[in-house]
Amino acid sequence: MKHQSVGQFLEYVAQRNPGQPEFLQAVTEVMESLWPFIEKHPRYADHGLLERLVEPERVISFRVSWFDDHGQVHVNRGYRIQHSMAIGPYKGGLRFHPSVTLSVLKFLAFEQTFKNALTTLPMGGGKGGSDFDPKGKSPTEVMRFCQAFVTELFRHVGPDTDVPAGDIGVGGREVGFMAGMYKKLANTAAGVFTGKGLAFGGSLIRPEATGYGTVYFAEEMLKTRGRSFDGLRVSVSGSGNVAQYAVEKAMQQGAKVITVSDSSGTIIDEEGFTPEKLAILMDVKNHHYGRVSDYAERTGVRFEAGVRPWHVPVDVALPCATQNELDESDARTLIANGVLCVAEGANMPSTNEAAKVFEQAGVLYAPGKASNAGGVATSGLEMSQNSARLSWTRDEVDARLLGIMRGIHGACLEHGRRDDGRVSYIDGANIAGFAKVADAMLAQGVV
Ligand SMILES: NC(=O)C1=CN([C@@H]2O[C@H](COP(=O)(O)OP(=O)(O)OC[C@H]3O[C@@H](n4cnc5c(N)ncnc54)[C@H](OP(=O)(O)O)[C@@H]3O)[C@@H](O)[C@H]2O)C=CC1
Ligand SMILES: N=C(CCC(=O)O)C(=O)O
Repeated sequence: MKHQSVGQFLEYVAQRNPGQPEFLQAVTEVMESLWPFIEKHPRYADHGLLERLVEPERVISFRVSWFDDHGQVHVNRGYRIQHSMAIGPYKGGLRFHPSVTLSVLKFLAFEQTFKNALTTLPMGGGKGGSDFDPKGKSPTEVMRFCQAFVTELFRHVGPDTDVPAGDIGVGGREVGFMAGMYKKLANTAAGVFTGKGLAFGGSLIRPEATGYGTVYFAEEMLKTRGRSFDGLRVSVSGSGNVAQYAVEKAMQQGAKVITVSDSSGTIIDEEGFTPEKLAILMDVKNHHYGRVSDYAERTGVRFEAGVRPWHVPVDVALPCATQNELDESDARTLIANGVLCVAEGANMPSTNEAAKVFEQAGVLYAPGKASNAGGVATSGLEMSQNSARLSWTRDEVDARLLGIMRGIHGACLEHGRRDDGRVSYIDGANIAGFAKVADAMLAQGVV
């Protein structure tokens, strides 16, 4: 092997990617987990495979200029990271958030490559977005930004090239604006975005899919200990697309969901969410673009400003907000309070240190590439429906989603079981995802 240790390899990656902490964090988590497997199967280090895997196939950066409602010009930076096409067209979300940087999008695209492989659907890995902040913008300003963004992006994407979707700050509204502009520029009705509206090629269950899938995966984990969600206390972070449907599905499975959050703080409801309360949260967030503090005012539940949910004693924690929202101290607090299971709905919400602490304590811990794959999997099902020019029923899509999540869980058990009988979902997900991508890369030559 070119690099005799994982430390040497990570030093090589750090030297080539200065000032990219999130990307290096994601690569470190994967490569530390994979290294023993690669030492047992050294062909996976042949032909520069590892060096190629940590280098995106293409990084596109572009200027986005747009007018606000007062005639002022704004300039944002847009990106699309086309990480790997080894097993299919680039596939991954678009994130609109002021915290977006090249490093954040490279980490997301790197993770997406393995996540998409785990779904068993033919999708490569990619990610994009902009430092544009949709918060506080009018609908017309969001539309003008989306249109300006696509006037550059359109030349780089297509149904068999690169298929974007939503992520933080990009929901059905934004996907619709971008899909409309793409059609005009490319003069095709091809469904090049997923997460589209049902009236123009969207799939039932896609809005719910990430949150539902995270709960489906956690249910499979709990079953390995003879447990289920029924009667368990659950904390959820975030209050956007993933969080809302994680709450809905956890409630349907009999759980008492105690918290949701946003960047201003956390609501804590010891009585637990009900369908009626969730409808109010969705109205506040999705129709009025409000804060969880607004939800607290409408319902009278407790709001704690400036804190995350992890101090609340629960049996299951579902981080569904953003990267690095759960650190080692949070993990130790959750463990001290008796947490059984942590399933990530967000991308890389736990720091590497927190993830290690969870595993060392014997907590059922699932990394996002495994437990949050339901979103992109259902995007893949949307692509299948578009290609077949068919629309499946809600139950058909939900059943396929459940099957895919159970399949990912099975792959984690197969590849993550250790000599002492414990399962490392980190190792299982990384090995299962990596092996598929690496086998495809080795077969397709040094490109
Ligand atoms: N949408 C999808 O299909 C999928 C999304 N994911 C991941 O799930 C996570 C949530 O995405 P999604 O629900 O789609 O996005 P949304 O924009 O719908 O919601 C994001 C939520 O996270 C909160 N949040 C974002 N940034 C921060 C921050 N820096 N600190 C605290 N809270 C923050 C937001 O609060 P606020 O409004 O205050 O910013 C909001 O409540 C992300 O990690 C995303 O990458 C993973 C798989 C699929
Ligand atoms: N944002 C997503 C969903 C990507 C997709 O549906 O193509 C993710 O998997 O992180």
